[in-house]
Amino acid sequence: MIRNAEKNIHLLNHARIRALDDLEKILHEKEVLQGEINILETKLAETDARLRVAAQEKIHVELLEDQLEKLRNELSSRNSSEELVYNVNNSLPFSQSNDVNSYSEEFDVWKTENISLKNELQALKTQLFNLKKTDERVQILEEERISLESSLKELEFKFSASQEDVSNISSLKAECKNLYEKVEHLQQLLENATKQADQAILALQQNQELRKKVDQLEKSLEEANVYKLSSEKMQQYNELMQQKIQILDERLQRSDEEIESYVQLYQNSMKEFQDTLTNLKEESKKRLRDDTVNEMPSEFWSRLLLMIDGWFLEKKVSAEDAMLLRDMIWKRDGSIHNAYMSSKEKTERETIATFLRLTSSTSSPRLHVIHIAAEMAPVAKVGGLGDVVTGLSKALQKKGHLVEIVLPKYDCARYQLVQDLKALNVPVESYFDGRLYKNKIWTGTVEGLPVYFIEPQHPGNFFWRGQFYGENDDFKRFSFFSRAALELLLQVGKKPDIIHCHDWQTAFVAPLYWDLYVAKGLNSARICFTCHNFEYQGTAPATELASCGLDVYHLNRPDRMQDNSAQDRINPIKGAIVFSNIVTTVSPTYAQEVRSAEGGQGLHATLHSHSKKFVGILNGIDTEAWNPATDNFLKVQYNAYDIEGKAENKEDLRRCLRLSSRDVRRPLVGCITRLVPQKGVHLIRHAIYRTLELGGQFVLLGSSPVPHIQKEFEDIANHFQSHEHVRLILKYDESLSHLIYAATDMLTIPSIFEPCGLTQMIAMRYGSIPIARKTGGLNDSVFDVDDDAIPIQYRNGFTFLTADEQGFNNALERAFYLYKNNIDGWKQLVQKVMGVDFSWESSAALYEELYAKSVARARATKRA
Ligand SMILES: Nc1ncnc2c1ncn2[C@@H]1O[C@H](COP(=O)(O)OP(=O)(O)O)[C@@H](O)[C@H]1O
Repeated sequence: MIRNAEKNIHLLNHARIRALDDLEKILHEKEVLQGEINILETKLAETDARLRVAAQEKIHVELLEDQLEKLRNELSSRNSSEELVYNVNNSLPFSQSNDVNSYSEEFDVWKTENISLKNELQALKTQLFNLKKTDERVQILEEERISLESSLKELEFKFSASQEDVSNISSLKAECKNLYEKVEHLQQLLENATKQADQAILALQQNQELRKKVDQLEKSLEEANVYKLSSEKMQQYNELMQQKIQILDERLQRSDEEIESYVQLYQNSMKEFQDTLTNLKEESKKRLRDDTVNEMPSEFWSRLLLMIDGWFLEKKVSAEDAMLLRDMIWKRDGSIHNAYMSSKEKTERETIATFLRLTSSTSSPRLHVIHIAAEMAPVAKVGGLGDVVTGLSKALQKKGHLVEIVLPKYDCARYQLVQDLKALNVPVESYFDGRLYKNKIWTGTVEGLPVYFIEPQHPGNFFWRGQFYGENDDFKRFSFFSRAALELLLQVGKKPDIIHCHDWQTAFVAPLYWDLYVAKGLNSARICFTCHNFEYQGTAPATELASCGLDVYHLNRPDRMQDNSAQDRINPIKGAIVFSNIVTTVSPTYAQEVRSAEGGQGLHATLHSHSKKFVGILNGIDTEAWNPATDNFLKVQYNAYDIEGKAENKEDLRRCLRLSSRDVRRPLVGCITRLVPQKGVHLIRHAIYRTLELGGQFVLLGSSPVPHIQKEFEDIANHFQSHEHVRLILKYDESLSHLIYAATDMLTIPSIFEPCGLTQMIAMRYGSIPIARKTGGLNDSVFDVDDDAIPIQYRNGFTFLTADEQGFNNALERAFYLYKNNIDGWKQLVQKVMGVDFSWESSAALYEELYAKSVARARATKRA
């Protein structure tokens, strides 16, 4: 094995190295791809930056355009006042458009403008040249003026010198005046010429600035054009990049997925590798431990035994704990060896505490429980038994126990509710009527529970009858099944701690187990038997017991299986009470009732003599299957905090059943039951009429295995066939039952006796107030709202004691009164009952305790 393991490790190491190589390659490829993406992303960022610069340049160009516009305006205003400036305004087109696309057109215009400006400049230069010439003329004139002035002075001198020459004075004065006028005119000309020259110089300067700006504009425009071109390119490039990035992303994702799958493979193989390694380590550790434990000398174990005996005698440990510890010592249990070794330095008290921890962990072990039953909800359900098998099993499974169920393979079961149903290849042979019969074994899961279905290959076609019970050969059918179930457990090699059988149909399991199967090797179990109803005992002529291999002579005795009221009859229920380790029934009150002669159905004496192992545990309900907040059968889901949906379900059911919907507040009363005398059929019938009289509506869902009761109710159903306030549906209908629980305001359960009853609990879960007789399980779960002896928080319905019409009327009328006169009070009651915990949680814990105690007792007895 070790060599195999080493080989496996070697193989796994190879696989691991290969996986690591692959992983490295993929990681490298991923890195390269990531690098490419980084470069592309940088380029993209650069492109973005350039686009931003282009946008800024665009804004800049717009600013320049504004300035140009202003300059143009200035020039045009100047042009209007001075002839030296050309008509710039007309020759410069102006585009208001900010669109970069119009830059080239504008550029052309600006070029034209520029040329005209150049021409203007040339003209101005010519003018300047002319002005220079004028300057020269002015110079000449100045010189002339100077010479004239000097000649004037000469003349003045001559005038003063020849004052006497009066005759010439007037002509000289006139000449002088003439000369003055000429000089003034020349001065005027000179001033004008100077002004014009200044203006021309200014215009020249402005023109040069303008030129510079135009040059700048041209440059900006060119740049803008370049950017425009490049931005278009960039955009294309960008798109290309995006596509590339997308492709790369996809590739990256694919490679990520690949990596993941490789990693997964790698992890799986690593896990496998680790598991194998851990197992090997554990095994070798255990071997080492076992070796150490086994190597301990017998003196060691004897010393331990004596120590436990001492503790027991000194009353330091209980008899039960002492027995468990002794058992562990005999079995050379490693844990007790370790406990002792670890306590070497401890005080005696500490050592005892360490040892007791071992017994407490063995007193609540995980148990292997196998139910052998005739019903299991929802696949094969007739009544409460089916609900209990599923509900209890689910609750025990939730608590960590291994729970399995063995059922007959009925032709009428709902196999669509079984997951992975398949037949096993190998049949299981079981004994019946002196020979072996093959059984086809089917497996599947129901509500998450593993189930075995047994299909007998017997000519009697035991489970091909179209119904679960009620056949003439029921005794044969179920005694055959009980034996085949045990045979299955034996042949499959099961070692259950508890075999739990239910009702008379599988009560045979208890005597079969002890009388036949323990000897065959199926000997690990304790037998638990639950009687769901003592009314059905399955008695039969004693001889019939032989068919399943039981010894009639040995069992048909008053202290064994003989029926208490007929010596020639065998009573399977009595057999189960006698041969089981644990006997339970389904409520404490019923357990009490059946101990009495009135309620015991002939078995009170038997129960009395086995009272130590007999206990009543109230059933729970499967709160997952029965939950108005998630119930898919309902039109509207609702809960205790939001009960509006209940009214909608009422409305819906009325419509479906063709009942009047006129008065929303008309109370709807329901009854869901098997129509058998136990259920108080005469009170159910009375309830229909009384409800009508009180102004309510009544819905009955039920069927009867008793022909005259079925007939009686068919007549009532026909009578009310098209009545607007009464409807009777005489069949078994699971989905309709959900609708009725949700729609009704009240549910009647007027049972004469009721082992537990589930309908009152389901009704409450759906906010339908129970009107129940105080008997059996009803007495343990329905508490009258007007009963002062009950703490107010527990009051949840209307009850009556005497099983007559008056008793029933009283409860029904009080319910109607509250419903009609105290709407809020009724609503509060509805919400309160919806919150009552009827789950299996606490009841399953009681079963668990019973199982564990029984298993511990068995172990202790074995040791003794
Ligand atoms: N006609 C019917 N259609 C559907 N479900 C029914 C019908 N009659 C009874 N039931 C269901 O069977 C179960 C009855 O359980 P219980 O009250 O313990 O009565 P019993 O086991 O005596 O029949 C409930 O789940 C109830 O809803």
